[in-house]
Amino acid sequence: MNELFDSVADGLVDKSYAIIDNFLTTDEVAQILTLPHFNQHEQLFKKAGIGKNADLQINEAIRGDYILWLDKNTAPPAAMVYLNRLNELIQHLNRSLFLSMKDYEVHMTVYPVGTYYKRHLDQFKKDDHRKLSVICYLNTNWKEEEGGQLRIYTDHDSFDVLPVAGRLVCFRSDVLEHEVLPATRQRLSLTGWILDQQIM
Ligand SMILES: O=C(O)CCC(=O)C(=O)O
Ligand SMILES: [Fe+2]
Repeated sequence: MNELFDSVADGLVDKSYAIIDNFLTTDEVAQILTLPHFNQHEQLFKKAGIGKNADLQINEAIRGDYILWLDKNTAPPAAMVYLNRLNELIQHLNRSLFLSMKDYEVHMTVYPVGTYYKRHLDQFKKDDHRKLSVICYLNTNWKEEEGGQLRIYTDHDSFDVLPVAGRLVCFRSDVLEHEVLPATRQRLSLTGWILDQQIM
């Protein structure tokens, strides 16, 4: 695992992003997929919004995903495996890059067929505590032609990341604009942020 954590650190230093395969093993992904949550997302998940607190808006023209926040105290064991790994990653980044990240927040995410998230930056205008975006994909046998790529915009260019199971994408929330392209298949992930402040 330490090697994977090192590659996240190296990627962040070199390019402000890292793409790491097998952050979750096939088996760990399978355990998460057996949770009732994803299977009952129509009852349990909420339509994701844009902005925060009083500024929160629902706008399907911008994003069409459904989310369920994970609570660190009550998350089921299969999800806890991921939260603990994220916590280890944070400790590793703090040590190796001299960061002082304090906390993280994660939601389970479903993009129904045809939905997307238009180009955006993850940091809020009035709240800059989200420092790193971390997304882990849960889609077994995802194929290029099914779409659903995460498109990341760099200074002069852009590139696409396929949302394949076990893959972690980590990038600086304040600098990298990105978007989620529509897919022909339901797209599942764990979406989170590493924060420089403890959540109340
Ligand atoms: O699922 C992804 O690939 C990215 C999601 C995203 O950009 C977000 O939730 O802010
Ligand atoms: Fe985002």
